Amino acid sequence: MNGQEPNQFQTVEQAKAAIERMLTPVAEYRWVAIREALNQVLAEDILSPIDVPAHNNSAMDGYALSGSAIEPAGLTRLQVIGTALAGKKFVGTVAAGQCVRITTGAVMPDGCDTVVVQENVSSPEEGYIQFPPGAVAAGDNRRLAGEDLQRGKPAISAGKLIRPADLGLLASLGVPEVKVNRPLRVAFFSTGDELRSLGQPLDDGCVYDSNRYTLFGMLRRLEFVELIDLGVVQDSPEALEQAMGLAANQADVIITSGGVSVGEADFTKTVMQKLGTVNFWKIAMRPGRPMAFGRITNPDSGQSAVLFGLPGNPVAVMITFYAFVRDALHHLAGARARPLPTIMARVASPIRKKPGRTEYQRVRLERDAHGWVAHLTGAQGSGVLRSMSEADGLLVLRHEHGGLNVGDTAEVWPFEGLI
Ligand SMILES: Nc1nc2c(c(=O)[nH]1)N[C@H]1C(S)=C(S)[C@@H](COP(=O)(O)OP(=O)(O)OC[C@H]3O[C@@H](n4cnc5c(N)ncnc54)[C@H](O)[C@@H]3O)O[C@H]1N2
Ligand code: MOO
Repeated sequence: MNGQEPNQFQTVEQAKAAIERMLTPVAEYRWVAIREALNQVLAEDILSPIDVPAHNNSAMDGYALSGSAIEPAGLTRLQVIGTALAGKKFVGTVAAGQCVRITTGAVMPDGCDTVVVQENVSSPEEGYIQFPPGAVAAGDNRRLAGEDLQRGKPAISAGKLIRPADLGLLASLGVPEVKVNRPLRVAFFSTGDELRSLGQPLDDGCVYDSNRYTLFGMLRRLEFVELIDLGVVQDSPEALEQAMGLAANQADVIITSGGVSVGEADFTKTVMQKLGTVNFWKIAMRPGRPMAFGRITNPDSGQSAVLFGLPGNPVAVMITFYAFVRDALHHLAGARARPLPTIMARVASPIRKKPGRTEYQRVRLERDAHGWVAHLTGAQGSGVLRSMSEADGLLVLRHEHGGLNVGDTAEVWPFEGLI
């Protein structure tokens, strides 16, 4: 697919670019009530059906007046001729020397362009107010019709992942339903004869299947994804072909873990190769070196799905997910790119590394007076989940860089906010 020789390593960036070239976003939509659109991908631009605000209105509680009535050098004294409440307009016109009591959000009365806040006025006699120079300037405390959004102009553009502020904005426009891309269907399963499911006895030489649980957790945080959990698939050509075929029929994306390295005992690679166009990459990264990527087709139905064959080691699964799969799922779901949030942190201990591959270290984060400090969480082997569980994020040691000394800074992907 990318002209790579079997034993040649490619960089993380090259692998990302090769994946991106193979992805076509879903093009099916559904209408949903706006609350159901939360964390879904907006399918088309929302044009504002109204001006927001719809009217000139007051930003404060106080008195509406004409800016021309303000005395620059002495007291301004005005007669209060009525009240304007939010939702109840003042009917009439305000002449020179007059003002109207007004509350926040009320429509500005005709003839008024300024609101003096009530804290800045005094009332020398019933029915009158006065305020000194400097209490207000012409045009103060007034919100203009359409200053937020104008009718017919784009309010939210297609591809946006709908967040709480978007729900509020849609509601403020009076929009009850929106068109969103249909959820992206992701099937996932674990492969390996040594894997046991929860509830089964742990036979000699076996391990519990944990990858399906970390994958479930990471996928669930992407709420535009619909999950299809196909369980643990034993390492036989028949079982694997059946699982891959079923997954290709049901899903847009298949994520497997295990069996993508050079081990002799497993059939995963053979079956992947048989059912599709799949490349087996060696990526210049640690953890996460071997990875398969391509497209699998069910030979009977002709249905196909994008395949990520992640390495079996539990930490490698998580790292390859965040390095490659997360962005690809956004792209396939039709969402605009949402790069991982990153922070810069100083390392608390030296880290050895040679240039020529990207490395990811598990770190706990602390703050001091100068910013974030990253502490390694212990053994960094790619099977060690405890140090991943104890970590607050992943420190990224860039491909071209060497090691770090105490106090050197590097990028960290914090787990909070990895959505
Ligand atoms: N000669 C070589 N050996 C290995 C290489 C290599 O390049 N040459 N790469 C190493 C790296 S790096 C990794 S990562 C692993 C990945 O290999 P596989 O994808 O084939 O994974 P498996 O061999 O099936 O499993 C590796 C390891 O992870 C455990 N595992 C697998 N699935 C699960 C699961 N669902 N839950 C929990 N643990 C799981 C499995 O038991 C193994 O211990 O290959 C290296 N070897
Ligand atoms: O992909 Mo591996 O996790 O570097 O051992």
